[in-house]
Amino acid sequence: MKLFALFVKSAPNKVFLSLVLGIVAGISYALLIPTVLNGIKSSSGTVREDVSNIYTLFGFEITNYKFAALFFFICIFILVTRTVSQVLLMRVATDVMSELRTSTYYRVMKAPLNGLEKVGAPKLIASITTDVGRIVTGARMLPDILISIVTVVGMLGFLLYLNPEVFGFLMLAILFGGVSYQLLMFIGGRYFSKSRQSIDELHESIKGLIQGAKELKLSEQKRESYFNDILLKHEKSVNKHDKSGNTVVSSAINYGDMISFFVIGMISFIFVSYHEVNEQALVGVVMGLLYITGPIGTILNSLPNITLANISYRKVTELFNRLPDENINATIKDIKPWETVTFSEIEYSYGADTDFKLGPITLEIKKSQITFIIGGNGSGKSTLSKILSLHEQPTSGCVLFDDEAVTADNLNSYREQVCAIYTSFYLFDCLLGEITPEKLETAQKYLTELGMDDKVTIDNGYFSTTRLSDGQRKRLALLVTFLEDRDIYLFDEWAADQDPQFKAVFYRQILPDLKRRGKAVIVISHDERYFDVADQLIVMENGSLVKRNQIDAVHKILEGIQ
Ligand SMILES: Nc1ncnc2c1ncn2[C@@H]1O[C@H](COP(=O)(O)OP(=O)(O)OP(=O)(O)O)[C@@H](O)[C@H]1O
Repeated sequence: MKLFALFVKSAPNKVFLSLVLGIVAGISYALLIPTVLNGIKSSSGTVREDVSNIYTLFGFEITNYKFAALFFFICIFILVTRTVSQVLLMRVATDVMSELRTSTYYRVMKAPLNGLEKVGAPKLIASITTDVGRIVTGARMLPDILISIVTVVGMLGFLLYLNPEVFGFLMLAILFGGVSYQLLMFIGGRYFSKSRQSIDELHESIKGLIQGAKELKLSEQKRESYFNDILLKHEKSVNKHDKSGNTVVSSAINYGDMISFFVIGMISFIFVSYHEVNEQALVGVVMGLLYITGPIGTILNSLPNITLANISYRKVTELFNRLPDENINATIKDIKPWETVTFSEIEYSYGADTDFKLGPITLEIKKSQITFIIGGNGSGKSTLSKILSLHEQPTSGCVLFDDEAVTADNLNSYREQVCAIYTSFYLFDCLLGEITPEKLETAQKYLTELGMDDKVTIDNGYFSTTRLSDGQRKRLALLVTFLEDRDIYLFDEWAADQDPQFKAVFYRQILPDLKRRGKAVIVISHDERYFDVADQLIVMENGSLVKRNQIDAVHKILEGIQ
């Protein structure tokens, strides 16, 4: 029902119309059999002999023309109502699918960075590609199910009219069949749940296969171990649970299909031995029962998709619950000019996942100043820098731009002040935002300054290629930040992939140039040779800031680290 609620929320009028048309189509379906039975009823024994009822149209004789016209009309009516009902809901379904995907994109965009890191890309991609599709496929079945249910109910009404005793027997058979069928479907659903769980693990291992290709290429043993013990293990698990689920569900569907025939057999051969049923009523009952096998089949065939859709719906809901909204004001407001950002008594923890704790730390970042952050692996440099770049909010303490505190209301606006290149940066293949001729001209100038003009061109705002060396890709990322022209620049080991010449250009020209232009520059670096470029040098150890601006002490600490 939750699935259907999605449709109702998206387009209530269309869904209502589709349902009404579906119900009308179902009722009309149920009328077809009584119409035929009445049409072929004859007092003289054979239908053909009833000459008074014959009408000639285009040279063809039509027996019982009134019923024939009614039958023909009902057929056309069903064709139109059913098609319109399905098309309407199918169009809503397509919109719902797109809306669901879009809301997942929004959710991802608004989620805090640590939430995204915790969930991980493979799970998100599995949800966007697998779950959303399954939800909509399941929900799309609803008009057919509805039409079929109405047809079955209508036919049951007809059977009640024909013979109440047969109807009572039929209801008992339906109850028994329904319960046993649901039991099988429940078992099938459990297999599909397990398969869906394995799909997440499979996506995670596919990520390892692609991103770890370099590591796997060099070792047969590693490759075999990864392939057989991890990747194929998950692949086989999906395969096994899907097969088991489909086997149970197929058996259930066939069993469900055959229930009607069992009932027909029992009524025709056993029930008639104990109850008075006249021949005409028995023919009507058998015809009715044969007729409802189609709609029952439709309902049964749709149920596996509904089961999968429900599993996927639960998965998406679970995922959304693990991706809380940052709850910050999305509006970008003008902010007051500022000179100093103060991080006061800030602390940060990643939650229960790790016992690492950052802070409390107090430090100032000023415009026209270069701050170096150094420290050993795992000392907390990147964690601190994510707070300095306003990607993360401290768990306690406060951040002030001069005297204005950063709050949920203005965080998004202050983020517009920052650009950062982390070690795990992403290089978009185009310049995002408005592309003006001036911007393109500036980009071309930077391309030359960064020594990339012989490698890359910018056409219509797109880089001609991003298939470059790591160092070259970082230079393009730098170009993008230059174009953004923000007030705070943060570089996380940016120079690590650069050749010695360009390293010198970065530390001796680019950083001082940014400083001259009034930018607040933060650099995470292990390049001791260039520490003299820093106006402020801070050292991290075990999540705490241990030294500040004491180059000698810093050298001692670095010796300790090395
Ligand atoms: N995404 C994360 N989830 C949970 N804990 C994390 C996460 N990232 C880092 N940590 C924890 O924070 C600690 C500090 O990590 P951080 O990346 O800040 O160190 P670093 O000084 O930048 O190290 P390196 O020089 O190796 O990049 C780690 O030891 C780890 O325990």
